[in-house]
Amino acid sequence: MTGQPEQDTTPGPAATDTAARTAVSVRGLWKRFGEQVAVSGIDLDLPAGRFVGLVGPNGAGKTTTLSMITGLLRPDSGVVEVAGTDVWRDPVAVKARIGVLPEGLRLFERLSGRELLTYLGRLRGLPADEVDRRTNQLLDVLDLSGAQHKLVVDYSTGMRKKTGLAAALLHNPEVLFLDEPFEGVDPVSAQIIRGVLERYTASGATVVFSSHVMELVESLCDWVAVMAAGRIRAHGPLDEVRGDAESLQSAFLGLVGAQGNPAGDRLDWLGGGGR
Ligand SMILES: Nc1ncnc2c1ncn2[C@@H]1O[C@H](COP(=O)(O)OP(=O)(O)OP(=O)(O)O)[C@@H](O)[C@H]1O
Repeated sequence: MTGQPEQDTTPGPAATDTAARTAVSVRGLWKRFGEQVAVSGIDLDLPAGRFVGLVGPNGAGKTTTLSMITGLLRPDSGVVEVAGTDVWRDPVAVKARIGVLPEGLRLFERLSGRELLTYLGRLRGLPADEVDRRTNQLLDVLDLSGAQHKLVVDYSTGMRKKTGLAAALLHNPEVLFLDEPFEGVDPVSAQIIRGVLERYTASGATVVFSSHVMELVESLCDWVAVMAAGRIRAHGPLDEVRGDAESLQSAFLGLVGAQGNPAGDRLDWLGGGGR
């Protein structure tokens, strides 16, 4: 690892409050795609039992980071531990303890929602009757029972998200990673997903999710990490990351150095009915 720039990190006091369990620990994580540095040697500790939001502008490196944390993308260097186990030394053990809803989720399109969950539950090593019990409950709670025999290929975006979430929860993981879980989801389904996740974290489990929607992160998360240009700009309890700013949105804009890129006169042809 060469040319490692110094990390511009503002750790919140939660970083020192490590008496609490740590769900995810990241040290010196790097990923380059050719010349493009996607993740620039980040360090991060995410506390267990919390609702953690990973926010950042487009191209900040959120998906790349989550993919490396969940064992989907091999880092160039660095160490990731989830629930105390090294992800890249023992990926099978870690994958048994986590649930993942990745970006661009691929599902088996020619199975029905019910068949898909049954298949994945069995693949996770759960007994058939337990898979049945959990599948029934998840389909019911996520309002998918009516569509359970429809093929996944015919599901709407929101139904696919909810099915992906059910698949990620089926084996009752300790830590759940969700890449943009609310994207393309209607408000009613979002409320349902929210309820499921709140119940899940209340039992001591951890949710880590990425989002662009600051209001959502502000209302759901008690812990936030802000990422920009491959680095962690701030992380800690929501109140501390927000600081004196009036909202997480304003704090975010300040942290990522994006006080807007006003169009000004540059789009002088736009509007006014001319061609
Ligand atoms: N497979 C890849 N090949 C080349 N470059 C990539 C690849 N994956 C990501 N990148 C680049 O790495 C950077 C970080 O991308 P990443 O998808 O992690 O950002 P993100 O924060 O998830 O963005 P968004 O919010 O738009 O989803 C971007 O510049 C992107 O173009």
